[in-house]
Amino acid sequence: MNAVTPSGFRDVLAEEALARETVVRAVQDLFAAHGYVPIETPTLEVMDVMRAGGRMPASPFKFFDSHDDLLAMRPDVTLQIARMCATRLAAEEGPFRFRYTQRVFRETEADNQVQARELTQCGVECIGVAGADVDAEIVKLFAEALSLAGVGSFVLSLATVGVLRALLERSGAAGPWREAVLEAYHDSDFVALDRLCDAAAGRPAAGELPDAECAAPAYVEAVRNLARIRGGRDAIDAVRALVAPLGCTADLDAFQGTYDRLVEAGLGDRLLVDFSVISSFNYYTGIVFEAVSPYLGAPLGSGGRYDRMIGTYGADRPAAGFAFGLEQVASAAAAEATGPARGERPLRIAVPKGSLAAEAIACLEEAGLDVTGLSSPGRSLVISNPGVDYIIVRPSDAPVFVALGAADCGICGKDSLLEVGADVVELADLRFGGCRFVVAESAGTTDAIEERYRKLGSMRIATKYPSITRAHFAKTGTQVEIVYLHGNVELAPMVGLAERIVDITATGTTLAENNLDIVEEVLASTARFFANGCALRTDDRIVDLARKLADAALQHDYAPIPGATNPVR
Ligand SMILES: Nc1ncnc2c1ncn2[C@@H]1O[C@H](COP(=O)(O)OP(=O)(O)OP(=O)(O)O)[C@@H](O)[C@H]1O
Ligand SMILES: O=P(O)(O)OC[C@H]1O[C@H](OP(=O)(O)OP(=O)(O)O)[C@H](O)[C@@H]1O
Repeated sequence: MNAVTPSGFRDVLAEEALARETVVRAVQDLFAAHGYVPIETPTLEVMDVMRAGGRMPASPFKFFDSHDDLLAMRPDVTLQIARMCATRLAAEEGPFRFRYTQRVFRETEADNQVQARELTQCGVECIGVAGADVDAEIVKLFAEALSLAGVGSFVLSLATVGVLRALLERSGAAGPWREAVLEAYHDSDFVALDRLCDAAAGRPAAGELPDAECAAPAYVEAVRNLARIRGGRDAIDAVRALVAPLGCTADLDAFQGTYDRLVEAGLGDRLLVDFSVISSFNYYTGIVFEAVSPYLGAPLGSGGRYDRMIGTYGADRPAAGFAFGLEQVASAAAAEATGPARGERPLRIAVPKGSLAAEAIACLEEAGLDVTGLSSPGRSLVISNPGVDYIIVRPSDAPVFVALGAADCGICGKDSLLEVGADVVELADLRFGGCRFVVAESAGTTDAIEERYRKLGSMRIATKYPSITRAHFAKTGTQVEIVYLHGNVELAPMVGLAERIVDITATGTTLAENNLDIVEEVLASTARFFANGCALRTDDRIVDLARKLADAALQHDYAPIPGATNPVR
């Protein structure tokens, strides 16, 4: 027997456990001194009850018990506290101030299962009070707790969801367009956001996009620009200038009140107003914030106001809170002791080798970076030039390097981003590397394949891109079995390994030379510049580079993707 722990679960030995105990004690004492009382919630919840509270923060472990109830191991404590307040505490007036240190459990579907699946969260929830005073109390407590936990340098990115919500509500735009905008904000996908806004403004935009119908142009431009506003107090002024003429400042006034209180409390240097931090709309209703460290590629913790969540379980009560991960905080504290912070070391850029390399390097050079040695690196995998380290990767690995913080930002095709599904911020469409994904089959075999599908109810598809393929056929409602190959996918229908393939085509030569016909288009793709979210919020060079790369890309007249009719996603 191999006596291992499940992937993502581990023992904590005495030295580390003692350090964690010290942090937890100090932080819980701090919370207690501010009037927060301890609570505990069950490890398991009924799945439907968890779901009712809104978008869950991660996919939970779930199983059926002997009563045939579908249960979830808690992926988050806030939803449980909302449920508890609406039920057990329904008759009590409040307000309540709760604190906790609890384990949460998160299943991961990614291939790269390096993330812990059991995490320890320290947090507070303040229920029954609203307003700038209590929002400031919570953010201050978050900052004090992080300092007590040994994190010397952290940035609190903050925004409020009310401004975007008001813009969308007053814009007159159709529901599907508004939903798509919220999704783009949620995914931190600036490229998708630009496309949606271009389409709504009547400008040509690639892809099949939801119709914004009668959206007022000024609101559309405000929705586009809001995501890019960041800074200190000046950023709040910039948001005000953007949304005041549109009558959408109500929530901003409260946010500004909170911000000013935090500055008075001496936190000004820690704050970054950043409206791209907005996420989880059916969860948060006012201020949202995230703590990041310039030493770590994953957020330390986050929080916000969620005034409508308790109402999904019973009577509404205003509420706000935060939680941070003990493990992330320990990693950040340890990293601070050993290395330079992100802004003080060279910017790490993941650069794709292979067919995207030449144009990626040209773009970086046009953006003003020193690319000496990058075109002919020999067997070197890292090229270091003044202020920048280029990490040479396979294109499909670039999102992994960036998502896990091994690179700050990178370049690869949209196809690789979709296939890996990594949590990165998509900043610019670089417009080169145009190609499309198609379903193809050997010429003249359509009838036989369809007949076989009618008999068997499923079809074999060979591909290098199983996630994109699965998502496509789930959408079209075709049942498929996927044969995963590493290359020369076109061989599969020729030798009877699969009936059809999903593969990239650019010039169409490979399909033609192997007597394959296109059945349908899946999506079109171009190269993207993207970043690690924490890097983006702690290193101004990335925003600057994104802008320069986007400008450089617009100077080129890249040929349209041959034959593409469908979404560049
Ligand atoms: N005709 C094409 N064939 C393959 N990729 C193309 C083509 N045109 C553009 N691309 C883009 O280039 C990327 C792949 O580059 P390349 O062929 O160098 O790597 P690969 O060896 O297929 O990928 P990996 O090594 O990551 O598996 C694709 O992800 C896509 O975005
Ligand atoms: O339409 P075309 O211009 O002919 O390009 C399409 C070919 O390019 C890609 O292969 P790649 O060279 O990346 O090799 P692979 O088959 O090993 O993936 C793709 O998988 C096709 O085979």
